[in-house]
Amino acid sequence: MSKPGVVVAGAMGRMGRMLVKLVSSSDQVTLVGALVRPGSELIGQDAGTAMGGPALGVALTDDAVEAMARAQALIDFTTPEVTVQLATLSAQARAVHVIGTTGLSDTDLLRLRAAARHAPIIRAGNMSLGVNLLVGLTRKVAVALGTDWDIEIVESHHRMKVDAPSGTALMLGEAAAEGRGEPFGDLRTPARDGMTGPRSRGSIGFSSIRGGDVVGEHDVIFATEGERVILRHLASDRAIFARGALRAAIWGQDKPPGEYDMTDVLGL
Ligand SMILES: NC(=O)C1=CN([C@@H]2O[C@H](COP(=O)(O)OP(=O)(O)OC[C@H]3O[C@@H](n4cnc5c(N)ncnc54)[C@H](OP(=O)(O)O)[C@@H]3O)[C@@H](O)[C@H]2O)C=CC1
Ligand SMILES: O=C(O)C1=N[C@H](C(=O)O)C[C@H](O)C1
Repeated sequence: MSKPGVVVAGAMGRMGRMLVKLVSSSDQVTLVGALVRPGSELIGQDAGTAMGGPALGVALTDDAVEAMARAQALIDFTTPEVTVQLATLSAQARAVHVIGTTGLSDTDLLRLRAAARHAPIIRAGNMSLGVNLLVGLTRKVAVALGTDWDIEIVESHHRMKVDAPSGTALMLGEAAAEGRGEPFGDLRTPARDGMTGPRSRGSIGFSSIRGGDVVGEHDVIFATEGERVILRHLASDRAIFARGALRAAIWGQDKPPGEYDMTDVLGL
């Protein structure tokens, strides 16, 4: 059987470059397309040489329809607007859509749900094994510790990140709320600024730090009188996200249409 063809969207972005390298060097899939922003001056250049590496024989393009005609999977770390548009094309092509994009609105998520009626969508705010393990641990600790323990999530990222709290922080917050047996929307506290008053019992707080080239750091802090438990994940290489995304694209090949996440892919 021939190897699944993979298109990488946002191919010259921080994650896209990682993915182009990983997919093109994989012996399990073939890189068949590399999408860039419409009108980009990079269109037509080879995806490899555009990064200063060897030629890969795949030209950068903004023609998503043409690229998806050759694809069995699309790996997409772009923006919410682009991801929603690509979900329609991916569904039409019956290709697995692996989504790493964060900052999606509730309306965006409904559109993805509609697309997932036609092809598998695998989406996670963090594709790394470590964070997906941490999600399970967070749920367990939240079950074990009652509402006397305050939950705060602190995340740090590079200066170019545009959304907050991070997708990972929201995954961790949702897991903590599940552990508490409460809807996440009821426990999530907006970012603090000014005369906020004391924290409300049982709430889940978020703090976001932006600076330099931090790849991604997340702490889940459980704090009570006299002690704290801190669960931590530190990412120092974006390759962990790229490897997870490629694994998802391969895993999704024989799956029926529907919505999946990395716990499905990793069997957690
Ligand atoms: N789930 C996970 O494990 C991870 C998720 N992420 C998320 O992935 C997303 C991307 O992150 P990152 O790579 O750092 O961001 P970048 O801004 O570096 O990359 C996004 C890329 O998408 C390109 N782009 C914009 N519009 C289009 C379009 N219409 N078609 C194709 N490409 C387009 C941009 O091009 P241009 O610059 O020319 O506009 C840019 O190169 C973010 O939401 C981030 O939070 C990141 C890491 C891990
Ligand atoms: O934008 C990033 O860089 C990252 N985004 C994801 C998130 O929002 O959690 C995952 C990772 O932390 C890097």
